[in-house]
Amino acid sequence: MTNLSTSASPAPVVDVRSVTRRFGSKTVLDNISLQVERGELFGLLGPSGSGKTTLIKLITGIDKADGGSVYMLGEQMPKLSMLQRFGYMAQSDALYNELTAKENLTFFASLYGLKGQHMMQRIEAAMAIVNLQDDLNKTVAAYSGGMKRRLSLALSLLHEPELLVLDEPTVGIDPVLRQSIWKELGEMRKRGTTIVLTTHVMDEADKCDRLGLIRDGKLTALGTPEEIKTSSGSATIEEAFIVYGGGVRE
Ligand SMILES: Nc1ncnc2c1ncn2[C@@H]1O[C@H](COP(=O)(O)OP(=O)(O)OP(=O)(O)O)[C@@H](O)[C@H]1O
Repeated sequence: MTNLSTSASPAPVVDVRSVTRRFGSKTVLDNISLQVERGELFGLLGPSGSGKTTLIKLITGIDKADGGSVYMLGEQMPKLSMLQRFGYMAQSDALYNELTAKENLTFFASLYGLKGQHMMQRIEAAMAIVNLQDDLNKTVAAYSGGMKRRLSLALSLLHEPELLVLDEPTVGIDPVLRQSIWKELGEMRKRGTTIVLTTHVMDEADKCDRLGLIRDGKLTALGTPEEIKTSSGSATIEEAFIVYGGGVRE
């Protein structure tokens, strides 16, 4: 099966087609379809337990759907060779605590095929974005929770991927740094990077080009923040979130 709906248009960066995921008798994702186009900043919004992380895991190929299919950059997922083409920041940090930040970065850089001078430049650039350039030689065990989040973000940016997939990237990050990270995400988007992220922060949702609202594994709304506010008759994304079946986070 090819991934092109029309022969002239390039494949979407992310193409989720009628995806269903079950755990035991529970349907966690129910027939979800959405596309993310090149250069878009796409936000997934939904109450705790609604299925956002599960969808992210299917997009990145960490998990496999029970029904439907997922394509990334025209390739059907999961596919190991796609690892070099996207950056992923998980909700829980996957870091080697006993190693220094630099050792962690070097390890991941080598997995991405970065070498020598270019590798060092990328490590320095990624650490500057998250303002950790002075903490390169500290062991990760000596990092605070927020510093670990920032290091995880730096790891996902190392190889300048075409697609960045970020699961709650700014949790535990202070407002000043949060703002500078969002500025950098904006710059990356201008350079053509596609970004898919999950968030519980409504002003972050407002900064996305488009949003997908998930409730109990179903996609309840899809559109720009303005479209979603208009269609729900809401003045803010927070109100729209509640109209579309959101709720307070447990
Ligand atoms: N491996 C698994 N086995 C069984 N159930 C799972 C598994 N992974 C997720 N679930 C269940 O799937 C549902 C959706 O979880 P998911 O982590 O995708 O939600 P979420 O929207 O990302 O939540 P949060 O905002 O709290 O991160 C939850 O009910 C969760 O308990």
